[in-house]
Amino acid sequence: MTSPAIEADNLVKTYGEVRAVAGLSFAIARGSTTALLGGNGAGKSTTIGMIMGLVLPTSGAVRVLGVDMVSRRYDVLRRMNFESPYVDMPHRLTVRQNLTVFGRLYGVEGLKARITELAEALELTDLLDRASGKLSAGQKTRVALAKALINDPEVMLLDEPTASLDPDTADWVRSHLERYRARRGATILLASHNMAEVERLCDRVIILKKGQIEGDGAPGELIARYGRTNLEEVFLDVARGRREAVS
Ligand SMILES: Nc1ncnc2c1ncn2[C@@H]1O[C@H](COP(=O)(O)OP(=O)(O)OP(=O)(O)O)[C@@H](O)[C@H]1O
Repeated sequence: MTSPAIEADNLVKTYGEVRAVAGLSFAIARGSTTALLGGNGAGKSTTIGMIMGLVLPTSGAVRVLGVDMVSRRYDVLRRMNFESPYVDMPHRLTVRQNLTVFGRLYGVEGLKARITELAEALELTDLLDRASGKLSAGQKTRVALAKALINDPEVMLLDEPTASLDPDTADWVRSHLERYRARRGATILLASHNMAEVERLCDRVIILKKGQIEGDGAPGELIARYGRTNLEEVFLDVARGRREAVS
């Protein structure tokens, strides 16, 4: 039997007095797109950090493609990747140099051709020889996406994948992600504050509050459960402590 793409088993992370993640358990199916929602400080980034093996859990376990991220992460890191607008690339390096560095870190074969192909797909060709630090916020987001795709990952963790993008570019990036997921059979877990994006891209939504799961289901199921018409209203219900509608 194949293991889920991502499994969290009673995952806890405390920072001093703060329980950033307070006992999360979930399994994410391969080939699915799942959103991690929650207000500021709900524990989304900490959870993603633990799934990436960047943040050490206080207790509990997390596995990616069946591999334990605390003890064996180097066995699986090449099969996954991460994107966040909050992680900057070295400013003075050109886009091409940055993608080359990351491609080598991931041991990508045929790297030159891969960069050319990705630049074409993400309309970055004209930016390849520009300094990364001099790009606009939206251009940086597209470069970050190219970096996240450089190793053709089976599991992608995306923190606000369309932050700073204009509506047209954001829409185009979502289509790109959808096509990539379908073609590669990849699994995507994304943190987002954009509810329309989540409704469009995700087949499952996990809502976090104070480091715990407050809601879990398909967007349509959650909307029905809370007696609402869209996910934004569900989000507000959860944030403001209103309960599911009684059926
Ligand atoms: N390195 C750290 N040291 C101390 N506390 C931290 C650290 N990282 C996160 N926290 C705390 O853990 C809690 C969860 O933070 P986290 O960044 O995971 O939330 P988030 O859901 O990603 O929020 P946002 O939507 O604002 O990005 C917060 O109370 C935060 O202050």
